Amino acid sequence: MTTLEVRDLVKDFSVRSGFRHSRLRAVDHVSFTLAPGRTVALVGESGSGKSTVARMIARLEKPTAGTIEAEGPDGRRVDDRSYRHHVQMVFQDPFASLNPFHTIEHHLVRPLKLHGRAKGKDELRQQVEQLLERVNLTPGASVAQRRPHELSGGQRQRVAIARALAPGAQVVIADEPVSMLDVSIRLGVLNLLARLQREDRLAVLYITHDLATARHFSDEILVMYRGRVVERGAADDVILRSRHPYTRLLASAAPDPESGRGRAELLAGTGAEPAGAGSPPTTDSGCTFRDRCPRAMDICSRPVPDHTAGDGHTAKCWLYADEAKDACPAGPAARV
Ligand SMILES: Nc1ncnc2c1ncn2[C@@H]1O[C@H](COP(=O)(O)OP(=O)(O)OP(=O)(O)O)[C@@H](O)[C@H]1O
Repeated sequence: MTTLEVRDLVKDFSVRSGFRHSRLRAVDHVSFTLAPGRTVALVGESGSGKSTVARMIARLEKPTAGTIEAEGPDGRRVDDRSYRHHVQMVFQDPFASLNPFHTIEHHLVRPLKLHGRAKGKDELRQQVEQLLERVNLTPGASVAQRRPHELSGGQRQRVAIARALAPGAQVVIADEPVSMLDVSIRLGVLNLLARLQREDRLAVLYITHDLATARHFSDEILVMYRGRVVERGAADDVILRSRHPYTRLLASAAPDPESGRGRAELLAGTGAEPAGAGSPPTTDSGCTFRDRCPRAMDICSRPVPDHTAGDGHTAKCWLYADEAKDACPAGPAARV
């Protein structure tokens, strides 16, 4: 049943400041499985390492350590040659990912030809039209002749999705697929992705800042903070029964639909604000969130144990560990 397995993925970047080089661990031992017909969401703020994970899966970046293995519908390991059509990516910016000089047809014909999905002009044209109609761009024959600038942002993202499907992908990595689109059309594009996933039993990795859509469109959520997965589990468990203080802070920072204000604003100045891009990943073995955590204890500088909160629901946090009892006489969990 496994379609893609990511095991202990690590990515270090070498960064230069002045004459000095240092190592920045952008992704720190991340593991998960993508299965047909299921969506896993990677959530976290800017700089947490989500896109680096996506880029490694799409082979745009080489892992420092760890493995990524794909399995085809026949249960066999997908070889290097087939990997490129097995795994496809939908990028954040639909305009940057399409060439303004070429027609939509050109964008779709290329992957169809490259991966041997159709031969001859008529078959190619027919497949292009079918792909466009599947993503609700109708009439396909007319949309195929347009250029990217003649389409809206939402329509361009639908073309990008059609292009990802063209090679017959089983795995789709959607990296913030709607964050650059107008709020009013975001849901339509996400619903489209969900429908295609059901129809083709795609395995989807959905990368987002947005906890609400992560919960609605995903089966499982992994919360990343500074390169590490700090909490994971079934979508409802992670959002409604969050255990890690960072997940709770993220959830509370999500805008309140009524007031439009996030609780992050209310927390401002308490030292408990969610960390943004200003918090680079670290190789420290303690909890990476402890310098901002409102519930930090001395023990948090030690390697963090996994707390099991329920079936498949885990959080990397000292608050629930027996060893932390001394740090909090009322019992560590009482501090949550
Ligand atoms: N090519 C690179 N060279 C050096 N550092 C990099 C490189 N790419 C990413 N990083 C760093 O790795 C960390 C993780 O970045 P990444 O883009 O994966 O985060 P992200 O969670 O996807 O953020 P965003 O939501 O803003 O895209 C950041 O600190 C980033 O500055």
